[in-house]
Amino acid sequence: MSDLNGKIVLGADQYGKAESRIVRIYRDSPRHEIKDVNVSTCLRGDFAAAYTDGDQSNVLPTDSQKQTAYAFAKQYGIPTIEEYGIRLAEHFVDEIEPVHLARIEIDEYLWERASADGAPHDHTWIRKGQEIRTATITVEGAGADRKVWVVGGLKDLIVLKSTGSEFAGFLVDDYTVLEPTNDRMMATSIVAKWRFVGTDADWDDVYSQVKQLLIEQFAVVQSRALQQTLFRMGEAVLEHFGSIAEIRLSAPNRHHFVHNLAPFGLDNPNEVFNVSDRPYGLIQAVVTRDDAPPAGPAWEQQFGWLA
Ligand SMILES: O=c1[nH]c(=O)c2[nH]c(=O)[nH]c2[nH]1
Repeated sequence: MSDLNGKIVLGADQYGKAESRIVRIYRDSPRHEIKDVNVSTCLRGDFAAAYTDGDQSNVLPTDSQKQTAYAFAKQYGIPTIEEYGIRLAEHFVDEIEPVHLARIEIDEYLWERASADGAPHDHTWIRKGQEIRTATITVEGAGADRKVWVVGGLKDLIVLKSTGSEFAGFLVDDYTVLEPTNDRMMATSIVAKWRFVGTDADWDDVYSQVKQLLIEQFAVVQSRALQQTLFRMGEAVLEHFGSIAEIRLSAPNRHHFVHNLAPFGLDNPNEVFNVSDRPYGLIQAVVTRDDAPPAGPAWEQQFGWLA
């Protein structure tokens, strides 16, 4: 190995405040509403001197970024996480001189109204055990050069089907012991992120329809593998929404193995399973249009950057 002796320089840098937990209650009428979010902000721009010289003159404290997130929740509310994220990202780029790019990542925890005495209750909710809604908004540049990317999404959507799934015809090598099957259990926890073409969708409506399309495809496709199911999910979303340029899907295959009940003289035709949560097959795919506009920095990871 030879020694390197080039000049040492600062590479890419970014900074922000991770995971501000904000609950916003709307209490303008007796029937309250709730938004429960986890907001991360991340800024890029003219910050090199902070790293190389310890000069903070361009550095908007991460605490101020957090305070802005709370203040905006009061002033503008959180009508949808996409709208709130766009407003926050545009604020940092427009009002904070050294900022060239702002990225806001938001997780939304969903609540459903509780019922009491046979009626929906005004100010009590039950946390939905299901998926987490996500959004990532990236804003770059000002004025006519302004670019905005909105990625909607969900994670932790856990689904299972007890038949309608196969895995056969696979490549067999010296280490292959898996038996092919034409009838198996399929279960996974879906992560999906979809990139919008523009910035003015009906965010809530798209969200619920995309979720429903994903679930429907999982249910109705006679799956030859999780890979095929993922592609069909992505295809269904892009066929339905011209306003979505691409969708990225990730699904851990939560294997369910038919348990051997032969020692007890019992048949087991796909009725009793041993659920193996580790290890799991991790299947991922990007489904896109061949005319999708450039993704720019839309998919760049925030605090997973160096992971
Ligand atoms: O849907 C599946 N895809 C795979 O690639 C795979 N590999 C495996 O062992 N089981 C499965 N199932």
